[in-house]
Amino acid sequence: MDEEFVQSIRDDFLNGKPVVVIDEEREIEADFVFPAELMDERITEFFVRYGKGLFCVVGPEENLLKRGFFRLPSNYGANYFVPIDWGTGTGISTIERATTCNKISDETTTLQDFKYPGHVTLIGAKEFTTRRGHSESSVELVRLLGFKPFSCIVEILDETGNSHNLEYVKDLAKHFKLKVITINQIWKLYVKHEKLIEVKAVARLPTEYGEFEIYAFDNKLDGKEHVAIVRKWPDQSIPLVRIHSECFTGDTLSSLRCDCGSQLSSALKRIAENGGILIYLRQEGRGIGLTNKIKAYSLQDKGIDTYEANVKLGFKPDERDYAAAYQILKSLGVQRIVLLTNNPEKVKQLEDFGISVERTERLFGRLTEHNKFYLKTKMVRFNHLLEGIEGLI
Ligand SMILES: Nc1nc2c(ncn2[C@@H]2O[C@H](COP(=O)(O)OP(=O)(O)OP(=O)(O)O)[C@@H](O)[C@H]2O)c(=O)[nH]1
Ligand SMILES: [Mg+2]
Ligand SMILES: [Mg+2]
Ligand SMILES: [Zn+2]
Repeated sequence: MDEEFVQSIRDDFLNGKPVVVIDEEREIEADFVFPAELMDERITEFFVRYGKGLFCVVGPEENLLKRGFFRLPSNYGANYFVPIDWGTGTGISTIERATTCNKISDETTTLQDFKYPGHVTLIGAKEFTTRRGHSESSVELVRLLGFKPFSCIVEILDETGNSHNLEYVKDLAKHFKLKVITINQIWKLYVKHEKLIEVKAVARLPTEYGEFEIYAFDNKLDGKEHVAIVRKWPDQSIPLVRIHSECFTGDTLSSLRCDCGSQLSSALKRIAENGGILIYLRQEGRGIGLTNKIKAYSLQDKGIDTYEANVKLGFKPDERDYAAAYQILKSLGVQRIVLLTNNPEKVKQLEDFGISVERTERLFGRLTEHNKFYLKTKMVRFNHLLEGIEGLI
């Protein structure tokens, strides 16, 4: 997403305008969001009048716990803390609620400086990598924009009180000229700007293809054991990069149902010759895992294609993302690459994170009687650039 748009949200905050944050995946709801440190009487009144949901202030849970704020008992995992008030009034007026939000973002305050239970709902945001709700995304958004990591949020309800009416939300945003951003977009910004993967161990790896180094990582992004296999490339040149998703059946068992195994070996060969990086991502079966891939194979044995098989099992045709690959490239200090792939989606996602893919080189796997229909499906339904494979069409 473009940085100019993101900065314009910062300007809006400074000019007293909230942003609308849409959750398209978990709750299908939208909230107004505003930095707690800038909250005032007027914006609080706007939140209550046009948002109409639950008015909350959110901060990182670790920070709140450290300052003495405590969680309410919960039987479903919600992270509500004791509601609070600042000052000596009743706490409910918009000026009082705004001040309570300002004071929460002042980290010198502790629970004892507030009255409780009060009129402002306090929520602890989890790590964004473990939960992607309005609480976490709003805290990260204001933090990424240079504000203290405390946000005010309220759900937006329509005229009938329905919280899931995103058409209404979009019209409302247009009416008040408010920017709209999705949690997914904030997540991508977060991945782009944070350092979530770091090199943890490096060792020599002689292989049949040649000498490499293998890198293991400390991974706060998704906790998976991705690896990179690196062959030093000439100074000043752009490294050849292969981003390969795990395929246990193809890579390890030499299955002929797909082209993965032969792609892996020709990628290693080309990288051994030219220098470059192979990133091995642990997202088996286009992100659905091995057992589900076998279920998908079973459906494909009955005649449906690999795209429909995923859908039939309740998944997207392709569940993968390349956030980890981006973070690994960043940890290796690589920003410009030549990518070995036939898959335009890989290029698009890496470019969105700011990697410049100078060019791609095709990487054709071996065509067999067993993978012909599979490869045709990839070409037709996933737009893979497989036109050059002899015998496929
Ligand atoms: N769900 C599902 N996954 C499959 C199937 N066949 C292969 N895969 C997975 O598809 C992925 C292929 O990964 P890659 O080779 O890196 O990516 P690609 O989309 O083929 O793109 P390029 O090879 O870069 O052109 C692996 O995770 C395989 O396990 C299948 O029939 N169903
Ligand atoms: Mg909500
Ligand atoms: Mg492939
Ligand atoms: Zn495969």
